[in-house]
Amino acid sequence: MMKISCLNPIAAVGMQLFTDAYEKVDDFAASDAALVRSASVHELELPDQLLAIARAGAGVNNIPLDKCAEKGIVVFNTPGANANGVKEAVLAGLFLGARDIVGGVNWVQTVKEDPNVAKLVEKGKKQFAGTEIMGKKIGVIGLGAIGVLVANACVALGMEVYGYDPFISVDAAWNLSKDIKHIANVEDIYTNCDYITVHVPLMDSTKKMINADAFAKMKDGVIVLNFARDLLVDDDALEAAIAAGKVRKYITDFPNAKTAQMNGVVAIPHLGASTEESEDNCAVMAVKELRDYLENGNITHSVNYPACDMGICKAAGRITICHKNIPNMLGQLTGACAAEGINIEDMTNKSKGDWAYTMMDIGSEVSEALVEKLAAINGVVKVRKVK
Ligand SMILES: NC(=O)C1=CN([C@@H]2O[C@H](COP(=O)(O)OP(=O)(O)OC[C@H]3O[C@@H](n4cnc5c(N)ncnc54)[C@H](O)[C@@H]3O)[C@@H](O)[C@H]2O)C=CC1
Ligand SMILES: O=C(O)CCC(=O)C(=O)O
Repeated sequence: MMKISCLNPIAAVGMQLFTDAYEKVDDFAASDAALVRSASVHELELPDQLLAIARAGAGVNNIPLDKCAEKGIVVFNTPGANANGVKEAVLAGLFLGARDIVGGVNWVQTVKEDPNVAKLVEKGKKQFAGTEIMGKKIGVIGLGAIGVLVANACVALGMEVYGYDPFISVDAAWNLSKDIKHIANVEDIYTNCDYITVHVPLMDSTKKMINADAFAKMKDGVIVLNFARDLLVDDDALEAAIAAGKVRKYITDFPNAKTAQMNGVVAIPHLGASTEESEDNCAVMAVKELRDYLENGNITHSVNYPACDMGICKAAGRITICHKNIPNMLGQLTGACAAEGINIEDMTNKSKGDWAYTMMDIGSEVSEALVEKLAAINGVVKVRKVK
């Protein structure tokens, strides 16, 4: 029986997809596969028997991807499954930026006991007034699942939308409204836009991408939205930009010890994907990915191993191998089968960066001897008898 652990609560509609062949356990160290949302896996010891981790969500900066790859642990995420939830939160952020709704709501609480509250409201409201978003320019940095939805929604709201993504996928490009201005140099967003919203993954290359240089190029009074990750923004530079009046407001779904205390910051407690719909979508997609991997060896939406799919095995046996993407691996894998007198009926080999994955359907049962021979090949990190 496969043991599944959850490092965060995962929506029931997903967990119910596990059959009786699975057992839910509390102990990550005892699990064959794990589900996670935002909990950090970096500090955890990765158990030897762990086959896969599924992130019910998009961002995988909470998971040590390279360490997992080295142990043959396939890490999945659920692309797009929470994108609409985040888009709607970003739209809320946009409106919270345009007028001081948060300040106004808090102020009403301070005068609510006054019998003249209605009159006080009419007198005091001007301090919370703002601007409309229609006709304003917004720059969307990162046009993936979320960025595309945000950009298109902003077009529908009557905004002038600038989009920047040097690595945009063909699918995302197809889905983008033709009214979005394609920006090749992010500086054109900094210099032109009244609103800037960031939707890129947190990676070494994107850490602190919104820094003092970027702020210096921005228009005075710009509103910056960050519903991606806090570390994309240099907090010290942000503080200086707010103090100088360069940034009118910073709307973030990722408050930290510094930004939570800053004036001019609207801090939302990471609610982007906290909707029933997003939680359900992510859980269902994550569990389906895990089951297909555990039961058939197929990989869909992995972030550290290549996609690889041979459907359901109809041969006598199926064996899968996680290995380094280095020369002569295939020769050695097929050679090991030949040495055992095994006929390979079908096979697929795919690579992604430094790592590769091979699936072999064979004409006889997978023997212990074959597993051992394959596992002994230099560069092989995990061999699994799937059938
Ligand atoms: N607030 C929340 O609850 C949530 C936050 N997120 C965050 O949003 C991020 C984006 O999510 P998705 O759109 O679903 O991911 P995605 O993978 O579909 O899109 C990310 C896009 O960023 C682009 N990109 C990468 N580096 C870039 C750069 N230097 N400049 C411009 N574009 C760049 C990629 O080409 C890709 O198109 C996630 O990585 C996560 O950190 C995601 C879901 C929920
Ligand atoms: O599970 C969550 O609420 C976190 C969502 C998120 O940040 C992501 O999917 O990257």
